Amino acid sequence: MDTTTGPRPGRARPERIVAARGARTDQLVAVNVDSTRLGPALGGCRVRHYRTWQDGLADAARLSAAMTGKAALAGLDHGGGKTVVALDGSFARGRADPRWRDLLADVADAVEQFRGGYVTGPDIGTGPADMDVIGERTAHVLCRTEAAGGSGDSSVPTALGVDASIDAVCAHLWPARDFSTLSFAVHGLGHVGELVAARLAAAGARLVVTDLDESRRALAGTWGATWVAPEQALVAPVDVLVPCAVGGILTPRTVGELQARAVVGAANNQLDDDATALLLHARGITWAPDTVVSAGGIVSSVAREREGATVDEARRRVRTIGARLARLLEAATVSGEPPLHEARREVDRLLATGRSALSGAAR
Ligand SMILES: NC(=O)c1ccc[n+]([C@@H]2O[C@H](COP(=O)([O-])OP(=O)(O)OC[C@H]3O[C@@H](n4cnc5c(N)ncnc54)[C@H](O)[C@@H]3O)[C@@H](O)[C@H]2O)c1
Repeated sequence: MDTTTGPRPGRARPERIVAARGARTDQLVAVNVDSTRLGPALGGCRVRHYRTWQDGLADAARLSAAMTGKAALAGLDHGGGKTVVALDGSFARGRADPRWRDLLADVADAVEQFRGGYVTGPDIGTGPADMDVIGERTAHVLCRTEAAGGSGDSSVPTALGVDASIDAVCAHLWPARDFSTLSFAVHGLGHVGELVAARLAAAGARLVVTDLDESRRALAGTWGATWVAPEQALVAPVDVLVPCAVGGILTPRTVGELQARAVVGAANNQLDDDATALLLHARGITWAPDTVVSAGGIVSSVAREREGATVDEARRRVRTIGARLARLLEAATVSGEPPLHEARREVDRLLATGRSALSGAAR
């Protein structure tokens, strides 16, 4: 493989991009390391079709920059990176293609070029079993299956981080109320959303739920929740909207129609544009930045696989997401600015100093 940009001088971001066609499969494999200022870069491996390979590179750049913020705000001694494999038309069958293992070997070779400066993991299009295959060629991989010695599926710790975040937001806005007096709309009942909704239901909250997948409707019955269409869930008259499906759901239009007082959930990249954070703020809606809320998976896998923590210790560290979010919300209240701006400032400070007041908070 060829390195398309070498290590860049100083601390410019992105620090290094390796993008080349895999030796075995001829598919474009791009690893974008945004920052190693706080430690080796973390970021999953996304495998999908893009309109053009340039779109794949742009996705890798955007996602790796977001990972820098996510790792820093989680109090981890890690930076951000991302692998994107932009499949061409010859790979129409995706993971059913007989060359799938070869594709993962191409990814492992790209990861190895960073000599530990970048650590990959699952993302859209890959899962723990794929990490086992990548792990045959490189040690710099997280979330292999538990059978292979990894920490496996990250949805459980991610949901735990969302739980801690919901607790923090509710304590911030309604210190005197418990869940039995609050209502939530959970948008998306997949791996994470189902766990989050189940806990809210068990705590006696009034629930509105939805999913594009009609087979998830039966869950609503088991919780005594109200099932609505996806677009209705976004604007339901509830206290908290919990996005656990897809990104881009917070737009000028949807924000104008929101009835919730707070938005806190796992979905990545909830804002269509950063400026939408200002619209939420202007409407008095508390938006918990998804980079903070959805970090449970990386906090847990780093704790267990890189630092040897027990499952209980990893869970304890994931729950610290609540305390970090609470501090962010407090700071935003004091400054009168959206939490997103506080989060940005914190990331900039961390990267400038290489160290954080929050550093160690995940320990
Ligand atoms: N799983 C993790 O560890 C993790 C970590 C960080 C962030 N996230 C993010 O959290 C979100 C949920 O993750 P997951 O692992 O539960 O994914 P998932 O694929 O298991 O679940 C997503 C669910 O959302 C539903 N959905 C998709 N589009 C929808 C729409 N427009 N309206 C309503 N429902 C829709 C799907 O049918 C599916 O049931 C994703 O945005 C993911 O990127 C997940």
